[in-house]
Amino acid sequence: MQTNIDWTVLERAALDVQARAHAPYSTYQVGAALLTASGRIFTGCNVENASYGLSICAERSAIVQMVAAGERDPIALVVVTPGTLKLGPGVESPPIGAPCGMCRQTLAEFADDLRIQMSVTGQEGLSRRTSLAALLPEAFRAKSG
Ligand SMILES: O=c1ccn([C@H]2C[C@H](O)[C@@H](CO)O2)c(=O)[nH]1
Ligand SMILES: [Zn+2]
Repeated sequence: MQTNIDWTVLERAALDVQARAHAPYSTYQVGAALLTASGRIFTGCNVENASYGLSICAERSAIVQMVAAGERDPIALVVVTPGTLKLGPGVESPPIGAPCGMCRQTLAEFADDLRIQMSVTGQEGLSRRTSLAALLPEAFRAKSG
């Protein structure tokens, strides 16, 4: 059972997979690395589609890898993003990318709480730690116990 979190190792794993993202439409490449209680790391990247709405985020892609490997207990997540994204004319995302609502809910399926680091690739100052409970309070989920 793992409780100490090696953020450096987790961030490196997220950076590795970020480079493999399939994001030709947004050009916004995202990498995610999940640490489970057993000490294993699962990674995921966003995979976009010409039919935009079919795209899967890096975070959910990592969760799918975790579940497929038979694991169910994530304790920490690092998400790396490229910085401000131009979403449309005069519309930008914040510099530090945070998991979208769909990914927060998907994480909540597997953890009551989870440490989360959000970092902008190559910009040490643009990094923040938070938690799933902070990002998604009062989650709708199956009752535990
Ligand atoms: O936390 C996030 C936010 C966005 N994306 C992806 C979805 C889409 O491919 C692109 C732009 O939204 O980034 C993620 O993977 N994770
Ligand atoms: Zn998402």
